Amino acid sequence: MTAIRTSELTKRFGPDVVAVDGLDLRVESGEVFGFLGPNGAGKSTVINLLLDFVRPTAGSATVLGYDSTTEAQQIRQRTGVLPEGASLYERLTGREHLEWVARANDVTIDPIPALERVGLSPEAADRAVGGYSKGMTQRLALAMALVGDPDLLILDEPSSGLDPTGMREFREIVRAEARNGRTVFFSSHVLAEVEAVCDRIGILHEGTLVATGTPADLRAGLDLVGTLEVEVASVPQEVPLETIDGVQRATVQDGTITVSVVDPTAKIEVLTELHERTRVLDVISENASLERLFDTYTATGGDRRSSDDRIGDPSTEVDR
Ligand SMILES: Nc1ncnc2c1ncn2[C@@H]1O[C@H](COP(=O)(O)OP(=O)(O)OP(=O)(O)O)[C@@H](O)[C@H]1O
Repeated sequence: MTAIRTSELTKRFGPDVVAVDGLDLRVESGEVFGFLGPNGAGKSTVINLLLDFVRPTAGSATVLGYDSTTEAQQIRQRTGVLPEGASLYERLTGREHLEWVARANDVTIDPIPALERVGLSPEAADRAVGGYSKGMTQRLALAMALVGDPDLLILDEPSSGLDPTGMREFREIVRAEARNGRTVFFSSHVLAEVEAVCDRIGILHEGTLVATGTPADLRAGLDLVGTLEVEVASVPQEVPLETIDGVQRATVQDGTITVSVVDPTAKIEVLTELHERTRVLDVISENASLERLFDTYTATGGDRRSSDDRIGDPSTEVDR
């Protein structure tokens, strides 16, 4: 089943601002979908349209099979939302926040397991939220979004303000929720975070989706898929690395040979060639960063494709 589908979804604010521009988006049930875009790309506006907090200028959206404008009530009942910069009531405890959300949603809740599910201890349940760390506050906000076991979880910039450990733990919780069958729509402008947690990514730029696919699909849209750094005891005189299929370039510096590959299987051949000629001391293998794709698609002004990016037409999706 399709959890979210938008068709030509458009939102204008006044005569000059087109926040969402003919968006066609599809998110399948059970996937963690990363909605990635720079500030102002239109991510929050799309979320607001899905939940009927703003009305489209044109086009339509369905969420969990319900129309976003005529059946918003059903959508909200089945959707948990962690809004950007969620602010909580400093004087209320974690337990009171959850009880309040449960009452508002007309469901019953056992606060302790609900808090433990997001990594908050029973001891934290009865402390005022004003004394929570940023990480604890985000966890509580997530627990609030999960009240009523929603089918769809919408997280708008959920990791803002979290330190790297907090971000990692938060990602683990999100993945655990996805394993329980929940669809997660994860909006962020931080590529690494989306890449680490999402099954598929959609890149939004100026209200339009410019690429969608798995992180691997998006990488495959780049010519360069990875690099291999090989530290050797001595650099062999003649290494025909650039003649290996899939090798783009090989350079040597201070006993380290760096090889750019367009086909990951070429890495093994490179290592075999080197192993036959010298002693290999260390190997670092890295996938090409999606950062480059992101930068290319979201660069503002002028031709977004520089001649050496070679990733094809930005309007072409690399969805497979
Ligand atoms: N209520 C509004 N009135 C006028 N313009 C708006 C309104 N809401 C959003 N915009 C504009 O629409 C565009 C998209 O904004 P939006 O907040 O959806 O982007 P975003 O991708 O969520 O950005 P951020 O990551 O900064 O939250 C921006 O140009 C913004 O200024």
